Amino acid sequence: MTHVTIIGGGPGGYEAALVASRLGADVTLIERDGVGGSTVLTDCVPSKTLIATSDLLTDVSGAAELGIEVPNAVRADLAAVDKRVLALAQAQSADIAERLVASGVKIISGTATIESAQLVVVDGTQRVDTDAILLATGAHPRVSPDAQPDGERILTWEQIYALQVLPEHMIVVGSGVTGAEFASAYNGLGATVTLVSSRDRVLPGEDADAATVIEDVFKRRGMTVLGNSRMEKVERTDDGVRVTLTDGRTVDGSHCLLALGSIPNTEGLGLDTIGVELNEGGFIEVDKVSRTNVRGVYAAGDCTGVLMLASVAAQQGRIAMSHLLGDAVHPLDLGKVSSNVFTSPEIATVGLSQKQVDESDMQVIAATLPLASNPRAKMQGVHDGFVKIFARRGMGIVVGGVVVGPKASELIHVISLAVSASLTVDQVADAFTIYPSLSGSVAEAARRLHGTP
Ligand SMILES: Cc1cc2nc3c(=O)[nH]c(=O)nc-3n(C[C@H](O)[C@H](O)[C@H](O)COP(=O)(O)OP(=O)(O)OC[C@H]3O[C@@H](n4cnc5c(N)ncnc54)[C@H](O)[C@@H]3O)c2cc1C
Ligand SMILES: NC(=O)c1ccc[n+]([C@@H]2O[C@H](COP(=O)([O-])OP(=O)(O)OC[C@H]3O[C@@H](n4cnc5c(N)ncnc54)[C@H](O)[C@@H]3O)[C@@H](O)[C@H]2O)c1
Repeated sequence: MTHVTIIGGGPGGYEAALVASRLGADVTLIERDGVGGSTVLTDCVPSKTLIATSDLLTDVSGAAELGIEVPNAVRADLAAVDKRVLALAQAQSADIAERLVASGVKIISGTATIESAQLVVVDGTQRVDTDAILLATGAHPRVSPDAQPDGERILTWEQIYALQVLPEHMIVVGSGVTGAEFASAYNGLGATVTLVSSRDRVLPGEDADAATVIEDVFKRRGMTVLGNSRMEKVERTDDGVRVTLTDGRTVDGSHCLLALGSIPNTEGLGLDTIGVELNEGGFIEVDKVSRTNVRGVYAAGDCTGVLMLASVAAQQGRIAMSHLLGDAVHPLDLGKVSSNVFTSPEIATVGLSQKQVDESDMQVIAATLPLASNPRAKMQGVHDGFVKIFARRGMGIVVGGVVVGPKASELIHVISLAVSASLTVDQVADAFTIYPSLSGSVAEAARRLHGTP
């Protein structure tokens, strides 16, 4: 029986463990913080739980348009919100641990280091002999020497759930997905928010039209967005924080959240001992079946920096185990990944992006339809957002799409299915949609591409 040792219990690790044990391997999973990893304990699950409350409050703030009188006193009790967030994360971690144990996976609590491709040591003492290793160690928040988190006022996203009172003025530094999501969330919860964005627009990695909608909504809801502004340092003041920008301007607030990106957990693991190749960012180099350059050593998830999403981490982990254990393998295909930015409204994307379309010589046609013209959107008081579909010129095969709107994460699935199954715009347009529904706009966007030469 093949013995697989998995280091890291996030989705890259635990999904791999489930597949490996199903394929008959003897599986040991080593995790230092808690099963579920950062995904469940500090990143994805807690942030989306916080955002669920914020979204509800945002809906309430728009209720007057739908004829509802809302008292001014509707507000979030952050202590209760954060208590719920942390309890839900712990419960999710326990659920995953239970599934792993029921599948026969042996879980060891502790910090792993690698002695050789056949030997892993936990907390310097416990030896685990193995035939293969999967590295799924994730990443941690980047901080700066001039912006040291103190867990009280200057915070990373791992520390914010200890807050008992809604920050009066939250300064979010960094306008990538993490920064934009938290800025949106605290704005929805009722805090004054300033977003410090080093680029000329928020969400520089996302579809430019989508990012423009989000930035407009942020500003309309009272957020201050400081574009082309780089944080130099963050300091505590008597009653809060002061963020100094590189051009000398300062912003005073009650709290500062650092959302400066992530650093892979690859240091001190013993990777140099066995010669695992890292790139210049410290991420582990892998191929499309998650192999590192060292035989029998695989890697999955954020420690590879491939596409830092829970879904991609899980898929890399599953692929690694299928490859190792001789099952059918479908190499990782990033052209079909869907992802979502959980701002209000959300941005969901799948397949080819506008940037990739613009930079490639592929012949692509596109249709964009604002949601404001959709009857259901009008009924629900939805004013912002759109559906965009990309298809190959000629055959009309759908190769990508963007949805901006409430619950875009759900609406994108039909485009994702079309991309995944290489459906044509006519097939998407021909499928019945409910009248009235937001998904009607997806079909209508596809219909607009019918017969485009
Ligand atoms: C704020 C935030 C929100 C996010 N929201 C989403 C989202 O909504 N959807 C989405 O798809 N993605 C989201 N992401 C990205 C997602 O969280 C990551 O892509 C995902 O966590 C990667 O999973 P992983 O298995 O690689 O690592 P992790 O989940 O980070 O797990 C790695 C685990 O390995 C452990 N570990 C590390 N070194 C050792 C060692 N030596 N010994 C033992 N254990 C070790 C760590 O303690 C950790 O528990 C978000 C990220 C952030 C920062
Ligand atoms: N909903 C989701 O799926 C979700 C949510 C959060 C994160 N993630 C993933 O995690 C990964 C990392 O995203 P992220 O947003 O944490 O990191 P990021 O690296 O994408 O963004 C960090 C931003 O901070 C800026 N920055 C760095 N130093 C700065 C300074 N001194 N002053 C001002 N700005 C500064 C950078 O220019 C960058 O735009 C992404 O791949 C993302 O997809 C996914």
